[in-house]
Amino acid sequence: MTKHQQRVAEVYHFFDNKDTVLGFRKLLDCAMDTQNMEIYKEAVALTDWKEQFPSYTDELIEKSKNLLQKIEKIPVKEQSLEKSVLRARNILKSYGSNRFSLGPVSVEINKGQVYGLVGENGNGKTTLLRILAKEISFNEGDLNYSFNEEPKNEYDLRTKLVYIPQRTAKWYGSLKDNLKFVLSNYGVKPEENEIRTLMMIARLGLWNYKHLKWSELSSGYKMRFELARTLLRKPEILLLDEPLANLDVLAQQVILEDLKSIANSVNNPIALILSSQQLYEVEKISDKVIFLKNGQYKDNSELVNEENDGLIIEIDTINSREDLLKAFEGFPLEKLNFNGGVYVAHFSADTEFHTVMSALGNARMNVVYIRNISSSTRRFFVS
Ligand SMILES: Nc1ncnc2c1ncn2[C@@H]1O[C@H](COP(=O)(O)OP(=O)(O)OP(=O)(O)O)[C@@H](O)[C@H]1O
Repeated sequence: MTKHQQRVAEVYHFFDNKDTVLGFRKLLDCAMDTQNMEIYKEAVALTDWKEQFPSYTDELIEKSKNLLQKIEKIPVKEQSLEKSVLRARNILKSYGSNRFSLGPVSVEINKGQVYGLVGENGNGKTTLLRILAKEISFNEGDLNYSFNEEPKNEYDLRTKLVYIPQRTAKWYGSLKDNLKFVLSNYGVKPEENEIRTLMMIARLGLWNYKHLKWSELSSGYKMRFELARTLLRKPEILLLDEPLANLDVLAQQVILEDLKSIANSVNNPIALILSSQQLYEVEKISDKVIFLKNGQYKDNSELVNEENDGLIIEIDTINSREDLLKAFEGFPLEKLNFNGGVYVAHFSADTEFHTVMSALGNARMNVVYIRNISSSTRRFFVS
């Protein structure tokens, strides 16, 4: 099975389970991979129909499966994901003596991969992203890119290597016109421009917002617009600074799923690095999580390998520390910290998570949530 066929099979699966929300977005991903304008037209028409009749689930599933049958017949050229597209080695950056310094940082990423960049405020996330985006200089180290083709000039480089800052500039006119403008700059003919733009609008969930102006969009939709504008240019490396800022939890999860799926495109995969304060959300979709503290680099691959490093559990409970200590009597509890409104309990390596949960249950503890963070970057924040 090719990757395209696998992605199509996954979409059938979503529709078979009546999961039309995610299914439809993934259907559009598969449609985009075809780069076939007839398919684009059908996908755009189906999006329009879906928005007009949002409650017609069975019809939507049927129509979507019909379109999928056409999509799966179209061969999609698969791009190799073997080679890294960005390699940074031992990067050091200092903003002047006695001021903040970053590094040494080494990062290597392939297309199709998603890296999360986490850390508290002021620890160097933006600095690192801007270095990787060639927006600011660095003092020591090497930074190399392997694009499909060597960029011909600065404009070409900025097409392949895109950095989206946290605050983006205001634009004028309608959302759709702004997107069409991007493609006209690349010489795309009017009819194709219209259909490619509408397809991107559909994919990024902007269908009902396409005629709105900048001032009429919420910050979440402004971010979606920025993504649409960038993706139309088919970047190879995408660096996003806090794309989840100002989004509610549900919107965060949706955009992360979308980003993961878009980065995984068959014929236009993207290497994606995004910074965020939303550790758990980012961790779920990231191939690697990079943690910066005072400019120093750590990543979660170190944690996965540290098997005998003990069990670390985060517990949110309205019970007291004494209640917890009582529940864990007889357990090899090494320390119990209260950190950021939750308890963090460290047990010796041979402790199993389920026994800790049983102990809390047996003691009738009022647990709001419990999480095993032994191999989460969260550990770096609490230690
Ligand atoms: N142009 C600059 N000149 C001097 N110092 C700077 C400059 N830009 C950033 N810094 C300093 O570098 C440090 C790291 O900043 P950076 O913006 O990279 O952190 P961050 O992790 O992205 O923070 P946040 O989460 O708050 O956006 C801070 O101490 C900041 O004051």
